[in-house]
Amino acid sequence: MWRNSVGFSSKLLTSKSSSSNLRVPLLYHGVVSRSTSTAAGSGSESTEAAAGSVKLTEWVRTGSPGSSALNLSSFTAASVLKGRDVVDLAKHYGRCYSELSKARLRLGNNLDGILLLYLFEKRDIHPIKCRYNLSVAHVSMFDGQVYQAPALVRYSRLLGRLVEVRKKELRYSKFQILLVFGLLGVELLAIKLQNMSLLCIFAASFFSNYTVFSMLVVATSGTGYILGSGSAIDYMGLCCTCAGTMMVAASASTLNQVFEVKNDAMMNRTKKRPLPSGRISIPHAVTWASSTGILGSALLASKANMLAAGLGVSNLVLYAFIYTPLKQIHPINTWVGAIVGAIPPLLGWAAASGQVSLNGMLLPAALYFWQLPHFMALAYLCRKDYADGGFRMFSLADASGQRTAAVALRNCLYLLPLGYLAYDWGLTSGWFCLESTLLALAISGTAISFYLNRTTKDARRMFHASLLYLPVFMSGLLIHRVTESEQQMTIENTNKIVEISSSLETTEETREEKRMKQSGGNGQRRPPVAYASVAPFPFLPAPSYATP
Ligand SMILES: CC(C)=CCC/C(C)=C/CC/C(C)=C/COP(=O)(O)OP(=O)(O)O
Repeated sequence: MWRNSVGFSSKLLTSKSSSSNLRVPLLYHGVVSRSTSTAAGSGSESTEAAAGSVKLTEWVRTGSPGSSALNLSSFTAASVLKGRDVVDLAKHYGRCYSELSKARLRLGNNLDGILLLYLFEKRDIHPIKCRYNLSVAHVSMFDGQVYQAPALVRYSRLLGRLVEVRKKELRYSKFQILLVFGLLGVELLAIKLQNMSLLCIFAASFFSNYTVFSMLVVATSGTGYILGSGSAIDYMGLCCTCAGTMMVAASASTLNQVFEVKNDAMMNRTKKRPLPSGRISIPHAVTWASSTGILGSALLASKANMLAAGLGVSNLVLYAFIYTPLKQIHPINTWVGAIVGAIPPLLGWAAASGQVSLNGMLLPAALYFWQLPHFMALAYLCRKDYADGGFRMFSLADASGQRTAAVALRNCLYLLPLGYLAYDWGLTSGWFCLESTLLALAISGTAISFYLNRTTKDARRMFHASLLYLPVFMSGLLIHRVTESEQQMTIENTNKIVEISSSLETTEETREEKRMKQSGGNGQRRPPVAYASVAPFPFLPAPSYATP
């Protein structure tokens, strides 16, 4: 039923014969052609209808009845057929409107024009299929060029988010007041508890042992945010996401140290930490963990989105309440810990793009694979320490170190295709493919050497290589990411669309004005569906009604 019911210039006209007081709805292209073909198969009445239809088309095209006089009987027959078509068209138009509304909600504001052009260009598309097709197909425009839908979708999403950000501005100020009062309250509580400033607690508990690590966590989240942003980065959003991630990570790390205070006290590596050394009390640490956890997730929820906040909170739970106890239960803890470390970049991506998508998984995958050689090297180097602390690390059940080294090597090799995937998924240029592969080969080299020798020296070399790998990998991702040209192209195309749409609208307005002049400016101008369509879609050519 929908096929061929909408032509590109599906302008609906209701022509009203002043002499017969007969309202004849007309369709500029699509319905006429369909009516003609329908009429061809239904006898003489239909032939008359078709003839009337052709004359009417001519009338609509030229704006006047033209040289051939109108035959009113064929006009009536045509009107019966076209009446149905117009009803079909109105329904179709209404449904398109509804589908476009949904699509607009999902994709952002400036896609209206693109969706419409696509819809009209295709002519025969069912409105529900339109959204699906847009996401999988190439969108071809008037100028004959073909654009990839994902680029358009990304651009529209960006615009949508900017609009959202503007809408949120009011709520931001309320949040800022809340944040200041919240921090003040926590500060006062901390001072009352042990006459100690919150900043001291923060510095002591978080920065003393986790400086490099926490900075890496924040860096991965920030990189995820930039990658998920396209070319126009919302720097305020970036700062808030990094701050939120840092707070939630601080909370998770503090809880981890609270739960492991006794174990940490037995390990050389950790016994000087603020909690086991007694510089900070457990109530202080819990106050700190609760306040940073709540504030960090509130910051993510209000300034980024609920998805990012949800990922942050879930990760906190995974780290503090699943991974931490698992360390004393089963060697699988290192793999669970690798998931914890992979979430922050995903959080950053989700904060920027509002979703979790396949190309958003690249950095989390790198983080996951990277952590295994990193923590395997650490667990190998600190075997005695971990055993003293009562932790069940993988390396403890592997006296020769061969399986530990094999796990590390395997995961280093998994890093090899990531550069190609980044390039293939359109995240970076080919240079990154080369750089990332060289980096992965370098870390794999240290892992091979550790696998072959299994000495402390080799384990330490692999550990240092892992420390170097991540910042270099992320810098490469940022330096070689490709979005600028795509965005530029899309902006230019959108401008073209705006121009085309406005010129179409102007032409339509001129026609409308002419018709209004002819009709003396009376009568109903638009059907209800047109009212519905015009308001939210600036590019939507509303069906115009002429009442001669
Ligand atoms: C947003 C959010 C919640 C982010 C969390 C990021 C985060 C803290 C990741 C930690 C990953 C990890 C397995 C660390 C090792 O902990 P460990 O307990 O083995 O270290 P330790 O032995 O030094 O205590």
